[in-house]
Amino acid sequence: MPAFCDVALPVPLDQNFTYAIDGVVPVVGARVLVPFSGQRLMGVVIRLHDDPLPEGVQTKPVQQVLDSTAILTDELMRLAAWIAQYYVAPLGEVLRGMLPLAAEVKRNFVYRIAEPGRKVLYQGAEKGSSRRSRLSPEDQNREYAVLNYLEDGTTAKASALRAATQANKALLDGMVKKKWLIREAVAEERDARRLERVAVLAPETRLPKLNANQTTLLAELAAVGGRMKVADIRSLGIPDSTLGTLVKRGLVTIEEVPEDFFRSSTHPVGKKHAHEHPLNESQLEALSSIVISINQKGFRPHLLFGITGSGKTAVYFAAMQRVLDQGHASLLLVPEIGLTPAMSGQMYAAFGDAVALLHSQLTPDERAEQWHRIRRGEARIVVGTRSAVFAPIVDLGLIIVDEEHDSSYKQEETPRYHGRDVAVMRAKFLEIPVVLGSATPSLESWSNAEKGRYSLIEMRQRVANRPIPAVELVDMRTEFQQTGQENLFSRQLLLETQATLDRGEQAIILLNRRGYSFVVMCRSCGDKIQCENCAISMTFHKHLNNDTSIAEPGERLQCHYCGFRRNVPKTCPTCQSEHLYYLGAGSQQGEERLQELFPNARIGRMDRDTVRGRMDMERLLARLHAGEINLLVGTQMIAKGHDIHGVTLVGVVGADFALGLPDFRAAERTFQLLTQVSGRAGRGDLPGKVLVQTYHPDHYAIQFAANHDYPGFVAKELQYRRWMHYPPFAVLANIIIQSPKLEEATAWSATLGKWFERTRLDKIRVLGPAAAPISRIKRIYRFHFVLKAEQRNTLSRTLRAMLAYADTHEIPRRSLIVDVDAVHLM
Ligand SMILES: Nc1ncnc2c1ncn2[C@@H]1O[C@H](COP(=O)(O)OP(=O)(O)OP(=O)(O)O)[C@@H](O)[C@H]1O
Ligand SMILES: [Zn+2]
Repeated sequence: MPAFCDVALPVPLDQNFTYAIDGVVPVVGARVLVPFSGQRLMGVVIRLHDDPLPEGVQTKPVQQVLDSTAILTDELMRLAAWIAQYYVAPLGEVLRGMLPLAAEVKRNFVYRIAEPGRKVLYQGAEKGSSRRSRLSPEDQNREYAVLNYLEDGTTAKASALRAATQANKALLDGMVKKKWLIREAVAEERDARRLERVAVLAPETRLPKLNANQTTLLAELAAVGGRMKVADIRSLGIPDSTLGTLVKRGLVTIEEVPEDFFRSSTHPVGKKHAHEHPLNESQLEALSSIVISINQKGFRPHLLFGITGSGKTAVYFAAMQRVLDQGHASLLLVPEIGLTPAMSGQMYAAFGDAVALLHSQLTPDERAEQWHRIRRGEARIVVGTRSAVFAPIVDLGLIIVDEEHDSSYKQEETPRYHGRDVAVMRAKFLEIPVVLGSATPSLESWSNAEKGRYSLIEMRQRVANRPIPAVELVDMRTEFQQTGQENLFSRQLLLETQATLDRGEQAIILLNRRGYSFVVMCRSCGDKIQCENCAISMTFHKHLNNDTSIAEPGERLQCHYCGFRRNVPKTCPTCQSEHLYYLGAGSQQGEERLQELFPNARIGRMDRDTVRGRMDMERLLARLHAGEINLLVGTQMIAKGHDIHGVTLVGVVGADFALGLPDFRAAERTFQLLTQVSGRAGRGDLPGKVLVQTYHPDHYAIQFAANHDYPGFVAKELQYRRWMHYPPFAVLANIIIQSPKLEEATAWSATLGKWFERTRLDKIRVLGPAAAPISRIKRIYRFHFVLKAEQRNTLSRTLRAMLAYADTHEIPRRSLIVDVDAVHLM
């Protein structure tokens, strides 16, 4: 029997921890509960061994082994190790991200009586409840009941105490404060399935004296065969305390049993589904390239570059069907917003019960349930957002990443992996084909295709010979000269919108900022109202009375980074002047203006204020499909994948400002956004038109987007990236140094800056230290370095050396964020 095991724990430290094996020997890959600095943490066993411990080192024993077999397959363990290495992330944190099973080890609190509590109990028993207290006599009695209940030294959960004594959480917390009770954290393992509490009648010997409620409950239980759901007992109108007393007296026991598996079987049925059309020629061609790879087996990455509306979804479905026919499973990754009810509806329609959906709005229990279904091999078609790339799919035969350019594939917390890149790596380990699809591929993927690492599949036509929409630029500088006014909407956009509505068609208008005004500036002192916690202008959100949106917040200033809100001040917080000036129109203002301009239009808004959950999105899309909304205004959310056939006009208002952001991907993002939003026009029987209002009509990103010239854009952009040594011609990492104390953040930045200088790294460029573009978020000061290297291993080595140096100079690991292949440099 090995004496020790090394465990990867979800803590920001780049090492595993050794524990003594005490009793059950865990297998490698099993989850265990171990003590870690006063807490109980769940970790994964990485290695079993008998290595002698270093002098003076003591290990604590493993407290509980949670799995009898490895929870992750070798394949996923290997993937985890790769992620930890590639993204310079602690293995334990990687594993935590891969296992959505926190719900199974619920942290719970139990209460135990403490000495002072015992004293009170005994004294109280002598003197009656005459002691002075601010509590009501009822609450005092409840306190006594709690002390009484715990007198024998056992522990009890809050729920049990409440059932027995009616003491609520606040009362218990008060007792903890008075040191009458001790509160302890315990982790307990649960079944992944949702559990239901059932009251079970104990085999009876002798009935003690009972009150009316107690008699009723026992009679009810006996009448239904001795078992009843606790929830049903409540609905009989019998107080919880009655059950509690019976449990305490041993007449009834409580069991937790898995709830009946439930899944709603009604799925939204919309218009004709993609899989119902016979594939056209270019779809068939694309499919056949993928099918060849499927048949040949082996790792084969494809880049499916198909313009907007070329029918990529139908190709994915057909490929997955092929894999399913061969008895294998497929994984389809979609962007955060891509898992619309329409998409899942199509999935269920095509694949029925073989489908498992994994998205961010599942509860932990639901997520665990899906995870187990997938692991048991019941779900052969797995569709999900970013973290679904870790789904424990049995016999995976194909991975597809839809809208592979989408930035929601990048995780912006540790481990900072990119779902698309992990998908490619997983396919490589499994030796299976992977398809990355997009109308605007990332430059990384495109250059991989150019280098021949990915095979390129093109779909250059829209389905049913629909034309791609004509894009016209509206020069807002000329508009200003001619009208003498700074208008949000150009005359042409207004005319064309009116004409579109008059023809009974639909229009959508992009205003890529949410809220009413995104800057509030004082005309007297020039200050902008900033968030108290972040170096960010606050956004004004107006309260609209006539608003029919789904989730309308009240009037306020809001920080979009930390959520901080404040009332709208009457005067400037800096100089008290009354001349506050609201600049920059967001989607909310766009909606209000359009309502004034087109009083008869049926306007809808799509942004993060009106779309909080999947259901909001579903309702909005349903109203669009039904034509109930004929004018939609919104942020970039409106640009993503929607297939609304009545839309013939797309207006772009202010997509320019992104070009000015200090981020080397600004042009790429602008091009993608313009192309994607343009792609929403003309997807039905009528051709579409796009009007792009801009102050930079000559900028190449805008020019190429207007000409639907993706290859032209990438050629130019790649040239710039090559000159500037940016990805894909260099590998890049962003290092953020953060601290709530400015002095600390600057000192640490200087320390690391000197180290970078001294070590004179070969073939690696270091930019910084500099204040991060957003220099403070949530009261944390932020500085950064950008590292660019020619070789990936030079970069990794440097990052690790830097972390080691930081460690010896007492820069805490959690104050350093290492973001390999950073997507946002803000
Ligand atoms: N062979 C076909 N004939 C006619 N219509 C088709 C065909 N294949 C797909 N469609 C329809 O074409 C529309 C666009 O398809 P899809 O949404 O897959 O486009 P896409 O390539 O993903 O575009 P985007 O990149 O803009 O999301 C859908 O309404 C779909 O039902
Ligand atoms: Zn803030």
